[in-house]
Amino acid sequence: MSSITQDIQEILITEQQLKEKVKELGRMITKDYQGKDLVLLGVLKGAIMFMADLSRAIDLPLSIDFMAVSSYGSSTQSSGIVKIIKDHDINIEGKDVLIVEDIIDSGLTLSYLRETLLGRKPRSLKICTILDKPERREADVKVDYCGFKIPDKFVVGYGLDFDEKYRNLPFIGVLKPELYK
Ligand SMILES: O=P(O)(O)OC[C@H]1O[C@H](OP(=O)(O)OP(=O)(O)O)[C@H](O)[C@@H]1O
Ligand code: HPA
Ligand SMILES: [Mg+2]
Repeated sequence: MSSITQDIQEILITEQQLKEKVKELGRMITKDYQGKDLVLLGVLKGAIMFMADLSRAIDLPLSIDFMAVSSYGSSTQSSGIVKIIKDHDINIEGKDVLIVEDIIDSGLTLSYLRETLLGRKPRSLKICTILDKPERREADVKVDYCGFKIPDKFVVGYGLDFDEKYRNLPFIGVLKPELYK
């Protein structure tokens, strides 16, 4: 029998660590957004797992929406060109928008998104990511809520893919290099 776990060289963050961190972030957001009009805006597709867990860890009335952008395609390097594939449906003017991301790597995706969304006049705009790879930053982005800072390794799992695969791993792992080199 084959298993996708066989393709993983190293587990960086376990399922249990993810669960605990998401609870902690949920508690912080619940406290910070009392009385606000919160819209969680997930960035497809990577943020799906985090969005599903984080939204349930927030004890507030909130709305959920998604955008789809792409800058990586089937590569492990960002192309630097961010394309909106699907826009959000909810009118965010006057709303307290929290962008939900799986990872900030070069920062190019988020700096582009931030500028675009600010033009739509939300009351506030903040960023929540489960992973941050600060060593690789090319564009400056202020991260308001961060789960884990990770080293400069290409990671998969918990929504993150390599060539559209491995999103369904319940942990964050590093692929065996022979699979993408
Ligand atoms: O900080 P950056 O270097 O811009 O990288 C981060 C972005 O890249 C990935 O998305 P991708 O384009 O692979 O789409 P996906 O979420 O559908 O996998 C990831 O989900 C982030 O959105
Ligand atoms: O390390 C990563 N893994 C998967 N997708 C990504 N997009 C940016 N960085 C990464
Ligand atoms: Mg991707």
